[in-house]
Parts: sequence; C-alpha cells; structure tokens
Amino acid sequence: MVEIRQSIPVDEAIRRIMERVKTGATERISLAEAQGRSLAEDIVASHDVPFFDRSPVDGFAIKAQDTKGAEPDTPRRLVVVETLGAGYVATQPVVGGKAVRIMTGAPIPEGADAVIMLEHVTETLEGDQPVIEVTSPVAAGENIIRRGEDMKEGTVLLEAGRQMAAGEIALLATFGYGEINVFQQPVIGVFATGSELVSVDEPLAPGKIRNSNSPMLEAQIRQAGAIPRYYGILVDDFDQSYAAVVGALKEVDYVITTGGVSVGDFDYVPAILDKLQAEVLFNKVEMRPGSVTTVATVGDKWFFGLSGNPSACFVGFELFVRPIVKTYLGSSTPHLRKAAALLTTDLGRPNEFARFVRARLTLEDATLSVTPVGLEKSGIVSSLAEANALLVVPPRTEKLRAGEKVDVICLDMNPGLPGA
Ligand SMILES: Nc1nc2c(c(=O)[nH]1)N[C@H]1C(S)=C(S)[C@@H](COP(=O)(O)OP(=O)(O)OC[C@H]3O[C@@H](n4cnc5c(N)ncnc54)[C@H](O)[C@@H]3O)O[C@H]1N2
Ligand code: MOO
Ligand SMILES: [Mg+2]
Repeated sequence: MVEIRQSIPVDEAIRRIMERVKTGATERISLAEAQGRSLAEDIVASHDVPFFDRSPVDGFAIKAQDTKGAEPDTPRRLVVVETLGAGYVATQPVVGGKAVRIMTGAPIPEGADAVIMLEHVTETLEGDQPVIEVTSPVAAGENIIRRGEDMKEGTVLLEAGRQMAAGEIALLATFGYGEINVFQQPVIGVFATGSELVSVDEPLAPGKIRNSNSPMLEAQIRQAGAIPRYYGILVDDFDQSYAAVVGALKEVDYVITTGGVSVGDFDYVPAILDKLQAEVLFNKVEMRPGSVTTVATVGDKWFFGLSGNPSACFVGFELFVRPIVKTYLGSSTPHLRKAAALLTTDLGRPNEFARFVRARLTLEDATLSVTPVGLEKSGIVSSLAEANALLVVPPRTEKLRAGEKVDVICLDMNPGLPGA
C-alpha cells in the first residue's frame, strides 16, 4: 500500500522550518576574504570621514572676505605662499591677502574658509612671487568638505548579518577594519539519486539522463552564501544510499538529496529518514512544483529531500533551504523578496495547490510586468535559465487574466532584475 501523506500549506511548511532555525558560529577573517561573507558584528565608524576639512577641487585656499567686492575691473590680488598636495599639511596659516595653492583631497589650511578653483583665477608672477587675481566674490565655506560630512564617528555603518559586496568592503577599508567577525558558512552535502543518472562528462545511453540537479544545487548553495560538498550520484540501492547519507551527516551541516523522495519503488529517501529516526517536519506541501519536498532534522543537522524534477528541486531549495542558510548567516531578511507585478498573459489551469510558475520580470515605464517562461511542467529544465522570478498562483485560483496584479518572488540570481 502506498503511504498517503498529510499535505500542508506552503506557509505552514515555512513556519515549521523557521521556528527551528539558528544562526551559525562565527569566525574572524581578513578583509581580503570578505566578499560574499556575512558580518557577525555591527560595524561602527571609528572616526569622522573625512577626518579633516578638505578641498574637493584643485584651486586656492583663501579667506572669503578677501574677495569681497571683486569684479573684473577691480580684481582682488592674493599672494600665493605655498603649494599643498594631497597627503600634506600646510606649514603656515592663511592670513589676509594670502592664498595656498591646494590640490583635491588636501587639508584646508588653518585660517582659510573657501577654495577657489584654478580655472576661476588669473595666475601671474610679480617678480618671482606667484600671485592670483580673483574677479568675483567667493562665499565662505565654498568648496570645503567638512570633517565628518560623509560619516560621523560612532555611527553604525553596517549591521550584523549584512552580506558584503564591493560597497561594504570599501566602508570596512575606510575605517581600517583589516579583520572582521563573520558567520561561518554552513557546509551542505549534495547527493543526486537515481540509477538513470550519468554525470556531466559521461555519454548518454538509452534510459539515462545527465544529472543536472546537483550542479544546479551547488550553484544555488553558493549563491545563498553556503559551501556545497558534492557526494556524487547514488544508484537506487537502499543500503548503499543509507550508508552514504549517514557518512555525509557526520561531515557536513546539512544534507540535500535530489530525487527518490516520492512514493515510487526506488524512492528510498523516506525509508532512509525512517531508519535514521529523523524528525520529519513535512513530506508533502500544497505546492507545484515540489509537492513531495521533504524536510527533516537528524539530531542538530538538517536534511532536505528535494524532488528529482529539476524545477521542483530548484523551487524547493529557494523556498526551504535558502531561508535556513540565510538565517544561519545572521540575515534578518532570509526569504526572497516579494513584489507585485502585472501579468502579461492569461494563465490557465486552476490547481488545488499553490503554483510557483517560473517567470520573467521586466521593468518598463516604472511598471513591473511578469510573463511565465517556457513550459510549466515540473520536469522542465529549459525555463530555469530564463526565469528571474516565480509567479505565485494561490491555490484554487480561477484563471488569471492578462493585466491582473499578481504576487511574484524575485530570484536572487541571473538574469537578475530588471531582466529586460
Ligand atoms: N504515484 C505518484 N507518483 C508521483 C507523485 C505522487 O504524488 N504520486 N508525485 C510526482 C511528483 S509531483 C514529483 S515532483 C515526482 C518526484 O519524484 P522524486 O522526487 O521521487 O524524484 P525521482 O523519481 O527520482 O525523479 C523524478 C524525475 O526527475 C528526474 N531526475 C531525478 N534526479 C535528477 C537529476 N539529478 N538531474 C536531472 N533530473 C533528475 C528523474 O529522472 C525523473 O524524471 O514524483 C512524481 N510521481
Ligand atoms: O510536485 Mo512535482 O514537484 O510538481 O512535479
Ligand atoms: Mg520518484
């Protein structure tokens, strides 16, 4: 007799997972290793930026009041007393009637309260003495970047859980954070299951297909910020499969299997979980694709039995594995972003389960539109590369019409957003 599984709504499945998730351990790494990692500490500005009043232009640092009444007919003449490059400090204050030639990024000399650009003065020599002529008044404060204008000491710049990209790395470098505390990346073991599978470098034979799910999962794992460890293809043999899963559970933080999770004769994942005495959180979700997605815990390890059908496997990872990884990495927003978009075509086939339709979001005239891509069947690989979103069709929805507003889940991967 085939086991009849108790199905639960997607929200309930996510709730069961999220009530058990934990953040991971932390480690200290160098800034050079920071890209893609998640901060485990708040980053605070350790000083004002800029750290001194500085010039944003190449010009002359002056006292604004010296330019009062300056006109082409009555230019004001200022004596240039020194030249200041970025990285150096003036040797003397600017006093009335004097100017310091100053380069972009150099500190404003004491006594100066404005900078006039090189292009806006006439430079002459009186004997050996450089002199400038100013032909229009300059306001106090002009062309001066004040200390702390960019960032004030003590401000929290980045919060724990923030994933680091180029901008965050620039901030860390600005404040001298050569080392930072980050969350350790969970290591996720991946098994492909099924005697029909051959690997990417093997020739096809009758009845065989290439294993596309585990390379896809490895990419999804990396994209989420975790580390994949591929354990290969398991042929449909219970004892071998059980032993391999037991071995992996000792070595990694979570295990993902793809395939063998339904009710077929060679679908061994349910029996493996049984023998492991795993706590199965659910093994049937009211969703298409991915209705057989199974999530369990084995001691303190997570086990994800994702469907063998490529798109079901893909969606199962994004909905159920990704938020666990993101929470482990300290994120306070572990789920993919949701948005509303206008549907561009009619969408048929009402279903008693929620549907996650692979789709493409485009942005035109400040309006998000969504179009289903390719064939909707769960075994279809072709639409995965086209999709940058999942269109969410709630259960038992009547036919959706072009122009209706629908919910979409934005995927965090190529072709990205807006995917016009
Ligand atoms: N009697 C029932 N049959 C099925 C049910 C059901 O409720 N009752 N559910 C169907 C649904 S829905 C899905 S989804 C699949 C899930 O099957 P499994 O997760 O057990 O996966 P497999 O049987 O191993 O394979 C399904 C399909 O996917 C191909 N596959 C498997 N692994 C890979 C891989 N690594 N790369 C590419 N393609 C893969 C496999 O060859 C099959 O075609 O069960 C339905 N059946
Ligand atoms: O639930 Mo299955 O994953 O739709 O094809
Ligand atoms: Mg099966």
